[in-house]
Amino acid sequence: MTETILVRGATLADGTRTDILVRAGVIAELGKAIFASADRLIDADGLIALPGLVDLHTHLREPGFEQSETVLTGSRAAAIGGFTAVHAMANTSPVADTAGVVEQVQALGVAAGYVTVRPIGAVTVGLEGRQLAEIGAMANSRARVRVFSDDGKCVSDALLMRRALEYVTTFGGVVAQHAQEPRLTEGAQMNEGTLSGELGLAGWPAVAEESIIARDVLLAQHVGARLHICHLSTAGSVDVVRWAKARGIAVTAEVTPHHLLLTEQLASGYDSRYKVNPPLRRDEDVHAVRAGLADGTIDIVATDHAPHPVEAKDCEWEAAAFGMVGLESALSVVQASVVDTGLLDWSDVARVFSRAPAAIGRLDGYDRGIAVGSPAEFTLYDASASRVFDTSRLRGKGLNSPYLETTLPGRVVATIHDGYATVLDGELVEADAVARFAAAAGAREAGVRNG
Ligand SMILES: NC(=O)N[C@@H](CC(=O)O)C(=O)O
Ligand SMILES: [Zn+2]
Ligand SMILES: [Zn+2]
Repeated sequence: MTETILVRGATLADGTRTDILVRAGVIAELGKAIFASADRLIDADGLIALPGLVDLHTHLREPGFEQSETVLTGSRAAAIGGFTAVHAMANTSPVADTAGVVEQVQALGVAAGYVTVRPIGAVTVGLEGRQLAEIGAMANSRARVRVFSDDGKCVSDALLMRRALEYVTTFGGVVAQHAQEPRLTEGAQMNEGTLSGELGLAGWPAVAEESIIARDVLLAQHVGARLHICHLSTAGSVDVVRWAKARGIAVTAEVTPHHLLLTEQLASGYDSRYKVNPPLRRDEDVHAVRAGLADGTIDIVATDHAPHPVEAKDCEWEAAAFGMVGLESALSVVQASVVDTGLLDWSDVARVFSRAPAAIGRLDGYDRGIAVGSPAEFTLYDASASRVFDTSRLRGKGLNSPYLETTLPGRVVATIHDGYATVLDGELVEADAVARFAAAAGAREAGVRNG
């Protein structure tokens, strides 16, 4: 079971208008008036065709926290957001610190079929920061892990960080650091500044993030390793990364949609939907991360989709869990914060949200974007739409979105993954159909490999 899909009149990121013919999982033809018979015809008049979005930072919560999210529900949230691949963070239970767990997560992703799920391996056993995890075994497993992170926790021990950087360099991997100096952030609740004083919430100083980034770029330089910085959030962090890149240090950095749009002011109402790690920062920081993304200092946007059950958020600020969901709203928030403000164009969005994250994660098939012969991974987006974002837009289990009841631009109309549709007319394709297409695509790919 495979689909031949003919997309009529889409607009590519560079402004070119084209039809797109998808056959046997690849983009078979591009051109003005393609003549072909197809199982499915999609009218893309007025829609932008973007290469499939790739998230380098997603919390899928399975195994262990299935009340928050599962690989299937998180994959559905990803597809409706225009994603075709996600990297699943390791802070599950058990932690993804063995070949067995990463293979399990990958297999669940294949069975769900909505997106490619690439597991991230833990840097240290149990995320405890004491002993390196079996990084080599995860890298050599069927999941072929290339990104390692203790996200949620910082690898704060400099020697362990050095060893991890040395280790991943042997197979082209990368360490993705959650930059949070633990002693400087004990009990921290929100950005440290005048407002945290007024609200009586313990402050989380910018230097807690910046000092770890400064240390780690120097370690990466010393070792000659690749380093990735998770969810960078302050103007000072942008400065440090800019300094490091100017010296040729192999560092990449990500910013989340929420740090591109929201500020610490939102904490004033003590609404825990705005409680996140790292915290929302000042206006100046938002400007700096936008500028950093525009000038290439920050390489990518990553969602840090962090679903939590209602009980974990429906409580006092100080007791609430850190984190917000982001897959379903990410592209709209990027449009609002950096496209509609004139800082990025759609080609830049294709780079920061597809090509660059795929390159950092060593995910094949995304280097040429929407091109003849490339795997059919793309999304059709209506940038002229504008809608109130409410819970009906959410497809994962988490309702902890900071955008509920706000107006956001844009709408994902269709998502094509591995040559079949996962989203059509703005709605998810039914799970059974997607799973059948995924199984057929897997068999076809195995045939290609063996034949
Ligand atoms: N971002 C968050 O606030 N929370 C994340 C952890 C993390 O990304 O550090 C989570 O796992 O819930
Ligand atoms: Zn983190
Ligand atoms: Zn995270």
